[in-house]
Amino acid sequence: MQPVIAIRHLNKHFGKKQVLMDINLEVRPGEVIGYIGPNGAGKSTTVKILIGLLGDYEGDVSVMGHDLRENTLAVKALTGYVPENAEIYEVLTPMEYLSFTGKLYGLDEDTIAERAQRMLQAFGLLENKDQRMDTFSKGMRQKVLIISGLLHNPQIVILDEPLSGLDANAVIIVKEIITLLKKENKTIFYCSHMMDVVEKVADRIVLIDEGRIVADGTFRELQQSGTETLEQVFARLTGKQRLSEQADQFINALGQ
Ligand SMILES: Nc1ncnc2c1ncn2[C@@H]1O[C@H](COP(=O)(O)OP(=O)(O)OP(=O)(O)O)[C@@H](O)[C@H]1O
Repeated sequence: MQPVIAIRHLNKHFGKKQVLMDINLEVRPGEVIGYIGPNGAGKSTTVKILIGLLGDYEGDVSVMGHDLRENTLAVKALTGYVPENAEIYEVLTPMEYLSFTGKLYGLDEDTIAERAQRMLQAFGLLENKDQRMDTFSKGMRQKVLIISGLLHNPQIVILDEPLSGLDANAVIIVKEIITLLKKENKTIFYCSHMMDVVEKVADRIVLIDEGRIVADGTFRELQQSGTETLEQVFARLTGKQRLSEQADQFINALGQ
């Protein structure tokens, strides 16, 4: 089966600093990949390359057979991206913003209006549809970003910490959305620090640390014992098992 995303020997430098080192990854249709790693590991950099935002990389990336460098626009059309924080146009209302982003993906006005209203309603935001987003809370904005990333019904969904600022109910809705998208054979690339959610939704977990993939397998395959949580797997594989000592060090600094 042809992979939906194929990353081969991907290297990325920022100036002299190498932040991705020989990343090799194939993602199959309908797979939910949990892409996890410590702060600064290289997750967002990988995502920015995948969505065509960072072109200056070494190696090859192809998405549904399209080489990313040669056919960035085709890849963008196939992909939906939900960032953690985005420069949302705050002076716009959700409907204006979604109309703008929907048109960028070639959707017509009627389709945008119909889908946007139904999706806003699902998130409990219908009554705010014509309210300027500079009056929105962080979670309300994040819901608009999620809708914006999915409005064109993309085949591949790339989520970079999409649950940021969402309340407990909205988190449940988004987890369920991910499950339903998977049932529709969409491919999902999911970056998050919320290990409990990754553990539940991901078919396969890829752990990146200091720019290198250090583990790639199902949660069961990564577990050392049946009782180990993904949080514990993460601490073990990133070599950070004495976290309480770091907390002590932090608090002790206040006593100096
Ligand atoms: N525009 C940039 N210029 C220089 N260095 C950068 C730039 N963007 C990212 N980096 C560096 O690349 C490395 C990887 O950053 P990246 O944002 O991909 O990490 P991450 O895994 O997404 O981290 P986090 O979990 O904190 O979001 C870090 O060392 C970061 O400082």
